Amino acid sequence: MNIKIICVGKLKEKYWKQGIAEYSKRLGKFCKFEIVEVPDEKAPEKLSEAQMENVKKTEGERILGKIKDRDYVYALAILGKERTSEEFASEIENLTTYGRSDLAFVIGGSLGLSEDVLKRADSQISFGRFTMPHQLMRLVLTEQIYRAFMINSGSPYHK
Ligand SMILES: C[S@@+](CC[C@H](N)C(=O)[O-])C[C@H]1O[C@@H](n2cnc3c(N)ncnc32)[C@H](O)[C@@H]1O
Repeated sequence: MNIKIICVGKLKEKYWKQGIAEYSKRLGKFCKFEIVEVPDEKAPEKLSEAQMENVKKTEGERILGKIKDRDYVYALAILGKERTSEEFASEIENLTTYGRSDLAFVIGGSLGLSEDVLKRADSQISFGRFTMPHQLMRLVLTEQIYRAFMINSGSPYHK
């Protein structure tokens, strides 16, 4: 299985990088895992609605440029569908069974994802109604993907 997380902007702080590096290393036993970063647009405090839409659209086009036709796309969205870790794990297993072995997870930038990206997504995942920084979302998502593989392999990691 090939799994990529497409996200906006670079991770600067060491503490995010270290956490993600650890789970990426562990995931290497189960799948080909990569993180694809696209450049972010400057989003100063005072932007009009139209300017904010423009930022999302430009970032969205960069994200869409990294998605292949064969990719099954999960968009991370606060208003998306919540699931349990077990439900997520069995979803991933089912996708493999049906030959969908290329998964792309998409995390928006500071203003979120464009409509075009949400339309391209096959499914939307919410991690609850709280807004999380996109850097933290990257770490939480990487751990949950790892957890899904642990659940599917019957490992005691998931209790
Ligand atoms: C800072 S948030 C963007 C906030 C923006 N107002 C929105 O509604 O998307 C950056 C990105 O992190 C992801 N994200 C943040 N919190 C999330 C949550 N609770 N569930 C799923 N994704 C989340 C989404 O992909 C979002 O586009």
